[in-house]
Amino acid sequence: MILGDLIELTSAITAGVKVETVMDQVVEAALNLTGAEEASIFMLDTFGQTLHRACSRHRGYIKAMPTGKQVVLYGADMMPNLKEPAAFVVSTGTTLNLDDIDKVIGYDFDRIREEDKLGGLTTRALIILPLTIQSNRTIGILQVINPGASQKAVAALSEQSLKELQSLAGLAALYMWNARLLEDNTRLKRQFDRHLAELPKQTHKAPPKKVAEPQRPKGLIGESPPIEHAIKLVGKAAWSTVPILVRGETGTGKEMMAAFVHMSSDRVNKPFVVQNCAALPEALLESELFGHVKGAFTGASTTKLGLAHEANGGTLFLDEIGDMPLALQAKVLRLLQEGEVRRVGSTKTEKVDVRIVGATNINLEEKIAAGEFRQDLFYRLNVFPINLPPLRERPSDIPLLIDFFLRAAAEKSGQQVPVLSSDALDALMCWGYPGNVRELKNILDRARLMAEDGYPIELSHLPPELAGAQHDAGNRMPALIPEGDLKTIVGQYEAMVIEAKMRETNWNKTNAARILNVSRRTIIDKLNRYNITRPDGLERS
Ligand SMILES: Nc1ncnc2c1ncn2[C@@H]1O[C@H](COP(=O)(O)OP(=O)(O)OP(=O)(O)O)[C@@H](O)[C@H]1O
Repeated sequence: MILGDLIELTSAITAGVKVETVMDQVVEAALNLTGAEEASIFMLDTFGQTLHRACSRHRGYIKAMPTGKQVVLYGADMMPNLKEPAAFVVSTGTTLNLDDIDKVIGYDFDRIREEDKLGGLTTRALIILPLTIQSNRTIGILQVINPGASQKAVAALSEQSLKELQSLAGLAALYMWNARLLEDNTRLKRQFDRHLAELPKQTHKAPPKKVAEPQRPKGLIGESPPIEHAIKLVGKAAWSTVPILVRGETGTGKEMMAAFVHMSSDRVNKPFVVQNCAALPEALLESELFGHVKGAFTGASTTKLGLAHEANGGTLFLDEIGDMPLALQAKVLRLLQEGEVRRVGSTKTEKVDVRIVGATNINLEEKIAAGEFRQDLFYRLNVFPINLPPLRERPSDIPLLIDFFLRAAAEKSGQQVPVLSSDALDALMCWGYPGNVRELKNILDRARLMAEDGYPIELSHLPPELAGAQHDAGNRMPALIPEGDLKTIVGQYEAMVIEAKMRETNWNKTNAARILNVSRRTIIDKLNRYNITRPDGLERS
């Protein structure tokens, strides 16, 4: 039964079907396995707060499809609602197997009874299993109502059938997760091909002039709403000389956005000059920005042009402008308002034509309140603010960035583009990135070096703080859906299931054989066939 369902599921996935179809097959398999009246999958929302019914199947005589409400997992006190059976399963990660809910106390079955009314059903026996992927992360539940009812007698599920159902739930979680990753992967591939197709056009294109929708540079990655919005804003402002203030945490791409402003403007053939205002002491910064005359200070042996002169006709990017000393802020304001600069040690003012783009990762409003930033300069700069949210607030950009950085590095080094194992990808998706895109790039650069050429990047190649809890490989998933024919793929899953059960039983072959309902000889054969060994090299009974 399990193998037949497994093969069907695998065929569905390798045929590239959608997650929904996989779910449908999983609930069908659950009905077949248990002879139940109804089987459903509920999935957790992104924030892990509610469960929603993603798929349901019923025996023919059920009148209507119960839709039911969302299952809220937490109470007003933010504590898990352990009386709600589904919430209990999600919170504890354990299976709930109730013979007759009328005789059970301690749970609140209101939701089940409401669904009964909708579906014309009377729930007696109820089984809820967590759908768990690696590191015991629960992504949803499988709910089975009234096992045995197809034989006209609701019956508690035998221990053996329950184990099979648990195996099915384990595989279901794995399949659904993999199907989702596969969908993501296909989407990423499409995006990458699109980027590639655009590449030659971009390099040979004439510089854009006064465009409303600027052609984004190939290295500016992200399709999340805030990035799309920022790109639109650049399109609106780039062609004018209005100053722009880019705000965001460190590593969110502020300099990149400033360069994009320059490239999208009609100043593109003039210089784009960058100065970090926090990097130099006040006197040096002033001379760097505005130049000096000979003898202006000790060591000023010649007259020197400042960056404002160098940027003439182009764009001057003032990074970390919030850290600029107050006295210099007045000079920047003059440059902004009058287009004038005065070199250190000179009494003459000179006209320059520069477009200012500032960037800051600190709260300028607080700096103003503390008397450390000029309000008038802020108002001048803040005419056109562009906010870049931290990476953790735009997780949909993470896979795009991963794909981009890995491909770009591979292109540069002439090596193969490495594949990421699912748990490595999962860890990368879950990390909070205090250093934002720069941190992600550094993590991948390091991981590429750690992984051998041609081999996937694994969780162990990521910094320990990301890998942390996920280091226990008991529930490891294989990298996406493997290539190959059905027999090979099923073999890989079989190897994974056997390895997981061996770990679960502390490498006791007899116990693993009992759980999987096969002979001990079969386990030994498969361990040999798939070359599965205990990590510490020891043997067990
Ligand atoms: N959207 C993006 N697409 C591709 N690469 C990005 C993106 N955003 C940032 N990066 C990369 O991340 C790194 C940091 O970006 P950048 O220097 O522009 O950030 P920043 O916000 O100016 O940082 P800081 O505040 O520390 O100066 C760079 O290597 C940059 O190429």
